[in-house]
Amino acid sequence: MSSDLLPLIRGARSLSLMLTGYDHDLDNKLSRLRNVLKENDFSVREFQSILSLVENSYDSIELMTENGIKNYKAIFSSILKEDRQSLLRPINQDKPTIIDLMQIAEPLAKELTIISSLADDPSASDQSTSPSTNSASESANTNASTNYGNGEAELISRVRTSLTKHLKSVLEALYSVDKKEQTKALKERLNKTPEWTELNSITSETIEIIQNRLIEEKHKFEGYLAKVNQKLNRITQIVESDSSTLSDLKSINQYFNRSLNQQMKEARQKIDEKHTVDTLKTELLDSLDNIASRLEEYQTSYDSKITSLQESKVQMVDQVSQLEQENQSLMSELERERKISKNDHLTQLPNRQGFSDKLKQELSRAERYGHTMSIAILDIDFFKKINDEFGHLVGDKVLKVIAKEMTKVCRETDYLARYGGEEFILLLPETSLKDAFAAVEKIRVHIERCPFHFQSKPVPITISAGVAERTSQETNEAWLQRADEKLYNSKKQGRNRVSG
Ligand SMILES: Nc1nc2c(ncn2[C@@H]2O[C@H](COP(=O)(O)OP(=O)(O)OP(=O)(O)O)[C@@H](O)[C@H]2O)c(=O)[nH]1
Repeated sequence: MSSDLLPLIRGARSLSLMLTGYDHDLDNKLSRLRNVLKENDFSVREFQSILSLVENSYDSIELMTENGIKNYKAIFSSILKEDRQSLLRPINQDKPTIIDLMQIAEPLAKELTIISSLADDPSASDQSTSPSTNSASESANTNASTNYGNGEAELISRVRTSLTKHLKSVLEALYSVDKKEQTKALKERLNKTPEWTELNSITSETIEIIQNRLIEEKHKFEGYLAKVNQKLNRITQIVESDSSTLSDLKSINQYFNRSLNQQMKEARQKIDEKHTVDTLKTELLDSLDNIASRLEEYQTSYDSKITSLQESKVQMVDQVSQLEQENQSLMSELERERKISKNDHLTQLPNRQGFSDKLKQELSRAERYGHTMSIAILDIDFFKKINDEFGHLVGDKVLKVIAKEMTKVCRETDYLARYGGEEFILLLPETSLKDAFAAVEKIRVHIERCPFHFQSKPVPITISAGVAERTSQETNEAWLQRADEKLYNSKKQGRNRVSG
């Protein structure tokens, strides 16, 4: 291979450099391509075979790019879950910048194909397009023809012309998008008929700008998706805060659904009509704002409904409170009734039922703390005689007075009840037989000393009593039985006495 091909090799290297940095695999193949170009015994066939590998790699990058776009599409459609095609159409039609930039490299790859076909078949160069309007290309052409053979010189000229032309269009496209001084400077450098080294450097810098631009665009798109996501999250939050299904809210929901559908329809129409990604983004964000506003309206009417429900709730609470009060007074009345039912109406002492309840309480307490307790049954002596002699009304009066007097001398903790007829029962918690005996004896003495009179005549009234301390083995009945037996003893022994 002639050393005259050196500029061609350098050109091919520059082109390979332009494609560097997209993909690791492609970079490896391009590196192999450059190595082949470095070899002294440059083999066109080997060059072609690696070139086709490079092309395959590039094709697969394109496929990956398409897949990347597909992913964005998938994200969109999964976020909005609506009419996939109408959302995807603008991306397909409007060629977002990211695709534009990826496609800019495409013509450069085609140049490599042209180079390879020319190198393989010089006659083909006659059929290839050869724009020679560019002064830089013409100059390079003239320059090359002084050192190389006609075919080769023309090939080099074509490559340089073509490379310059595409670099120019690339830089124009870039400058229209980024308006950066760096891009402008590159454009100016390209207009100054650059040598291969300079052309190579312009190419590398251009590639760098494209790569940065791709990263920038990717970030912008990610930021945009994050914004969409934020708005959708806001919508989700509003919706999630209203999960009630109260029937009164049904109409509000229906209105909201209609309104939301309308907004989504309008959003889709906007997407269909628009032609650039930037306007699409703005319109879509506006639509999401509208949807969020609708949600807020919904929230407001929902809130007012909730407020009125809360007011009703307050009224209901008032009513319930009134009912509770009524219920409370009914309960107190019932309690009073219950107490009455446990009280003896004549003496106002607890009756047998009242005593029974009290006994249960005191028993459980005594068992829990291991206390002893005693019981006494007290009976008015010869009460029948009083009734017979003075009448039942006097007998009743005597019962009342005795109850009152006995209560006076009972301890606070003792529990006196009317057991029936002229019989009383006294429960003495935490009291041994001895102490109970003494307490009952005190009552007996007190009653004996009470000055009962009838028609100004003194009427002596005494009581007899039987006392029993509870033992842990016996039943209540047996215990009471024992106290009753002791009372019987007192009566038998002459009355007005206490037995224990
Ligand atoms: N006034 C009046 N008498 C009652 C009442 N309950 C019972 N009695 C009377 O109390 C009397 C009890 O008489 P008895 O059981 O024979 O006993 P006692 O006459 O007290 O004789 P001892 O108990 O043996 O001393 C009966 O006449 C009953 O009618 C009551 O609530 N009021």
